[in-house]
Amino acid sequence: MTSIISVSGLSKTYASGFQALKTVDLDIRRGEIFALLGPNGAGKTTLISIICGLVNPSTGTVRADGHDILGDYRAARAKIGLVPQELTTDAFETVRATVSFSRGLFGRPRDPALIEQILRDLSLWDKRDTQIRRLSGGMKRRVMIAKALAHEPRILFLDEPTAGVDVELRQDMWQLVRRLRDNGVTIILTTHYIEEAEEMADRIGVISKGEIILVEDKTELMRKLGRKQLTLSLQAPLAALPDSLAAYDLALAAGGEELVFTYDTKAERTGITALLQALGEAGIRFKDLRTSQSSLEDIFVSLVRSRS
Ligand SMILES: Nc1ncnc2c1ncn2[C@@H]1O[C@H](COP(=O)(O)OP(=O)(O)OP(=O)(O)O)[C@@H](O)[C@H]1O
Repeated sequence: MTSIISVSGLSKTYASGFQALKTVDLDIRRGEIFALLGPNGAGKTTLISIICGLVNPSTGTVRADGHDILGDYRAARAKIGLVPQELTTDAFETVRATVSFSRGLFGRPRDPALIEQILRDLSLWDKRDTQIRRLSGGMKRRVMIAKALAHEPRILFLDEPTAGVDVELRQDMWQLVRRLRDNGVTIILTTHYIEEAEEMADRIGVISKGEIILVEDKTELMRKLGRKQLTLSLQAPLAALPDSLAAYDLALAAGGEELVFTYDTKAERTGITALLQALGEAGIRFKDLRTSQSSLEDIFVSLVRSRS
C-alpha cells in the first residue's frame, strides 16, 4: 500500500512557547478515508495546517504525493484541498464566481463544465448565482467544499466537516465524502464525533496532547479493544450471585432480573459455554439473552483517559 502523505518527525512549538505537536510520524494511504480523532486542543488543526502549508513546522518533514511541502510547496499544495473549520469566503460574491476563483488561485485554466459538475454534485447548482451571504449555514459549508475541490486535488482535508450541521446535512456530507473517495480522492477528516469516525473511516488515528497515540484499521480497533457483554434476562430474580459462579466476570443488573457477563472478544475462549453450563448447574434459568459491544466512543474515552 503506497502512502500519499508521509509525515515524519514533525513537531510544532508556537511563538508563545507552547508545544502543540510533539514528534508526529504518520502515513496516510492512497485512497483511504482517515479520521483524526482527538479532544479539543489535541493538535488536529495544527497538524492539518502544517500539511496544507498554512503553518510552518518546527522540525520534521511532510511529503504530499511525493512533493516536499516546504521545498516543493506549489506542487504539494496543488494536490491538496482544504475545507477549514471556519467559513472563510467573500459574502458578496456569488457561489459560482467564488468557486471558479478558487480554481484560478491555483493557476488552473478555467473549466466551466467542471465547476458546474462540482456545484451539481454538492446540490449548489440552483444557487450558483446567489450571493454567499444569502445562503443557509449548511449551504455555506457546501460552498467551502466546492471551493476546496475546484482545483481537482487528490487529497482532501476536512476539518470538522459536520460541526454544528443538522443530521440530514451530515448524512449528505458523508455520502459526498464516500463518492469522492470512490473517485480516487484520499480523505482526511478531523472530528469530535465518534459516530462520524465509526461510520466513515477506513482507519482511525487518535491524537492527544500533540501526540498520535494510536493508528489502526477501524474494524481492527473495534475488534481489539472491544469488550462484549452478554446480558441474560432471568426467569426469577436473584438476590446475590452464587459462589459457584465467582470465577466469571458477572454482575447483577435490573434489580437482580438480569445477569451481565463481560468477556473479551479477542480471547480464544470467551467462556460462554462454560458459563451457561455453570448456570444450569446452579439452577439459574433465563428467558432471553442479548449481546452488546463497546462502541468506538468507549474505546476512545478510555484511551485518552489512560494517557492523562
Ligand atoms: N497560533 C497559536 N499560537 C499559540 N498556541 C496555539 C496557536 N494555535 C493553536 N495553539 C494551541 O495549540 C494547541 C492545539 O491547537 P489545535 O487548534 O491544533 O487543536 P485541535 O485539536 O484542532 O482542537 P479543536 O478540536 O479545539 O479544534 C491548543 O492548545 C491551542 O491553544
